[in-house]
Amino acid sequence: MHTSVPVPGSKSETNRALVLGALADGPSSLRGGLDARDTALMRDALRRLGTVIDDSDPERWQIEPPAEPSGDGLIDCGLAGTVMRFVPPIAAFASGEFRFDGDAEARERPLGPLLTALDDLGARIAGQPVGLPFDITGRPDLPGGPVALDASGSSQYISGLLLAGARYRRGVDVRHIGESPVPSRPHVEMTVAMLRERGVRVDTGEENRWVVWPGPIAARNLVIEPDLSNAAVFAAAAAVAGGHITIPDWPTRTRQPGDRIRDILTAFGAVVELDGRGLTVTGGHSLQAVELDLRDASELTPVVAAIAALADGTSTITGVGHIRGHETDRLAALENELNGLGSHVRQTDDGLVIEPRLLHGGTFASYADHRMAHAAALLGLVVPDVVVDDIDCTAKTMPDFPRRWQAMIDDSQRYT
Ligand SMILES: O=C(O)C1=C[C@@H](OP(=O)(O)O)[C@@H](O)[C@H](O)C1
Ligand SMILES: C=C(OP(=O)(O)O)C(=O)O
Repeated sequence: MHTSVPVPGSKSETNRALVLGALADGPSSLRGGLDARDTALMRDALRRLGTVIDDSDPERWQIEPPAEPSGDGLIDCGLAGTVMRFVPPIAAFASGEFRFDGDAEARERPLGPLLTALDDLGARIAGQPVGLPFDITGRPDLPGGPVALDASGSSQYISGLLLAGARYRRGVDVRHIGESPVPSRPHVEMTVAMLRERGVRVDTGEENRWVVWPGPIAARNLVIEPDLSNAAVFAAAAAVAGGHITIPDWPTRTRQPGDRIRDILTAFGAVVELDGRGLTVTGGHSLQAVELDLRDASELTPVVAAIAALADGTSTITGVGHIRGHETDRLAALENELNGLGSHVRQTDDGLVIEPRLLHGGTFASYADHRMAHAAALLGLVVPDVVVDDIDCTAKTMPDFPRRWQAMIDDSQRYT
């Protein structure tokens, strides 16, 4: 590998910026917003709630919020956790009747604690649904106030409540009461920081409690960072296949948990440098086994598990039991698919144990999960005849992943 691979904008930042733009007190703009399925679904969902979003210029999207969210009809969540967890808290105080649904796989994703919390805050949700599909009749006078929920299944329950909370009559005072910790904490911190940057008061002095004060959300123009979780698979390519890869525009300070890939690749034995050119990863030596708690950066698990399957000792990944509720049950999927290529992987309660084996080719199922497809692509660099059944599922967060991946390989071959 000898090339530079730019990656598009962060899904997490883009969808937060869209939501906050739709709830703001004036027009906002977004530069470098990610144009992918998850963010197209978010734009459509917010349009259904009365927001005008002009994305005709790919460089700069304009967001014109409604005075009060209103609309009706179907909100398609696809397989996007951010849409199914960030938009219902908005529909809850909009005027209109909304049905939320999504892909077959999305109906399996957990949502119960968020819907119960919204119900406790005064929302009108038909029946007692624990997942998609469900119906909400909005209530512009939604009281809000204190609410307790178990957010050990997803940090997105907390983020969703906080993002809309400033627009509830009494704001929102959220407590996590689960026995296990909230996963993906940096994503909650990203939510809090983006609210504060828009003038919203958020108190976080107490462990597992977030208080959002009622008030306006200031409009803001924002430049979105590259998506570091999507960048991880390209950075890992150099660690796995040797040579070096640079990801330009890697931020020197960021709230994205994908930034952890720098330490992770270093632990595997790659050389990782962050400087004016961006992030450069140099590989070529054998990969060392790792012991990693990925609770804070759980979306990296499929790529990290694929690297670990190529390491020279037994690796363990812990802290990620909740990823059974991601796009697919990622622990089961990784166990099945890595073992299908000859690996020796075992699920534990909250992670994976991956023993070294010589891998062989075979079909690697993606289960509609973009990051499973990333894992397969990575293994295919060094294991002959790995076939991923559905590379197109990468469109969830990067529509041109196949082209970028091929370009990375072609560029490297030209160089050698
Ligand atoms: O808020 C966000 O943008 C995200 C939060 C995390 O969700 P979980 O807390 O469900 O892991 C992460 O895995 C997901 O990819 C994006
Ligand atoms: C868990 C993920 O996505 P979502 O936002 O759909 O939860 C992910 O992108 O790895």
